[in-house]
Amino acid sequence: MKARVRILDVYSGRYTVFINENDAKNAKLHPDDLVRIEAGKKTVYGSVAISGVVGEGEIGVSRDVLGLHNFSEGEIVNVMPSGIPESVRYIKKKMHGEKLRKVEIEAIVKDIVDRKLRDIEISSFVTSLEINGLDMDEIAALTVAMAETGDMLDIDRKPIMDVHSIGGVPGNKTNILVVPIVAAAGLTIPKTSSRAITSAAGTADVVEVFADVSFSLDEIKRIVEKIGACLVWGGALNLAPADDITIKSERALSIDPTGLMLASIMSKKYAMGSQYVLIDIPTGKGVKVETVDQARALARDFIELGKRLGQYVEVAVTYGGQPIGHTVGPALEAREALSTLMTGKGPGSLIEKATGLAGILLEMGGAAPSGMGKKMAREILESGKAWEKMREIIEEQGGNPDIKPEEIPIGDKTYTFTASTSGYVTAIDNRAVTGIAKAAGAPEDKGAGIELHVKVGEKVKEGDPLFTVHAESEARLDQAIVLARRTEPIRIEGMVLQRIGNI
Ligand SMILES: O=P(O)(O)OC[C@H]1O[C@H](OP(=O)(O)O)[C@H](O)[C@@H]1O
Ligand SMILES: O=c1cc[nH]c(=O)[nH]1
Repeated sequence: MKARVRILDVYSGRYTVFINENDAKNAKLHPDDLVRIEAGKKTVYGSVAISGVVGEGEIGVSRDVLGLHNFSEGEIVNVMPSGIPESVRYIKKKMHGEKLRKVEIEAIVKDIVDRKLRDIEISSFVTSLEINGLDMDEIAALTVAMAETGDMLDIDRKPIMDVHSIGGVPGNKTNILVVPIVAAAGLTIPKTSSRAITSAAGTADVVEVFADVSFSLDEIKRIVEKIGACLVWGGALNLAPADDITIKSERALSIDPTGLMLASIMSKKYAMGSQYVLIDIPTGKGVKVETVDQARALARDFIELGKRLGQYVEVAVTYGGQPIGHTVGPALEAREALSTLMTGKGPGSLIEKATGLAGILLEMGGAAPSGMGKKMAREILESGKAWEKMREIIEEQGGNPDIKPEEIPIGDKTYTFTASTSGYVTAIDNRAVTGIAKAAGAPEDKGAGIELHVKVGEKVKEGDPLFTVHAESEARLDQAIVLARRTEPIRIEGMVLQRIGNI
């Protein structure tokens, strides 16, 4: 049917178009039907909502759909029901545990990017991957399809280094230090990050506290060719566009299927044109990879996938048994990362991990002799060169390079938990810490999160502060307190573990 476009001020995170009830009856359109909208040469897909908000002969276009194509008010378009995409059949093949052919994977990725597949089908696909997985052939096909359905970047500043964590460990602000250290040594590192997937703050969520993270590829090319680095959000770019869409489903289910994680990460590194890639696999209790053996197997997959993409990949298996540093949550982590860069001093775990990863990258990129990378990274951090580079990054990304970390606003609704007995901290439960930070409002509420006053191995006396929850609203704080009481994220044990009575 022909319809006149009306732009509606609706933003729903879904690609909704509004059709008048009578038109819908005549065109046999029903709620949530997929429709093709043809505007000249451009075809866009949307889901139907039936509403009297538009008159007959009109189609209401939401802001989301406007993001796909710049319709103009009053434009005449052709609207027709779109059949069930062929790729749904391939999703069901994966649901039944069958191997997908390259062309089938390409069809799924293309339909995700063209928004022909809706949340329900995408979540089914992600769930099928969680249950049935992908082999290396499928992962390679998925990676290339994800990269090639988006733009690719060609940066004239070689060699191009990159670093990416599979995530999972709370407080993992590490790469916010790694990037300026590596760039301060003269190497190029165009870092893109996703927003939180399973954690309370993805690196993009943290950086957004003190700089813009949404840029076009041309802007990134300009920034990186000028200062050798960036710290941006991959989702804002048309880089592997299927990635941010599938990440939304992963986040809703708080899962990160291995095959999709491999493709998600390597498609972005491939699209950035990164030649030397370091992958961080936090390993331990309560993170995505629990044992070193599993980490080594995953590492081999990353290295193999890199080979198929022409990228040199190394992997660092890192300690993930407890949160990194003392803070979890966007603003709290931003404070800790920036003050560590500014002073060269900070939590041992954060400095150890950041200089360790940066050291490997310096050796991979030929800026440090073999075995000397970590020492060089530490010198770059302690000399203030890393902070100088970070100030350049902040300036180029529209932030205030004279920022004072302690001035970054954090949630002022707080509650501090104290030790109920004396003894030693024997464990900090990663999942509980993430759950409490998210209950407090992170990552959407930038100031929400957790400040840890102790780490594993430290001695505490009864009444000592263990951790403080920060929230931006009393309601959220209460939710977080209830959850903290129930999950007791910090385990204190005296030397007397249990008394078995004479019963
Ligand atoms: O921890 P969760 O949320 O599961 O994983 C997502 C996080 O891991 C990666 O970190 P980095 O950008 O390499 O620092 C992603 O970019 C994202 O920030
Ligand atoms: O960027 C990332 C990080 C972890 N897992 C993913 O799927 N993508």
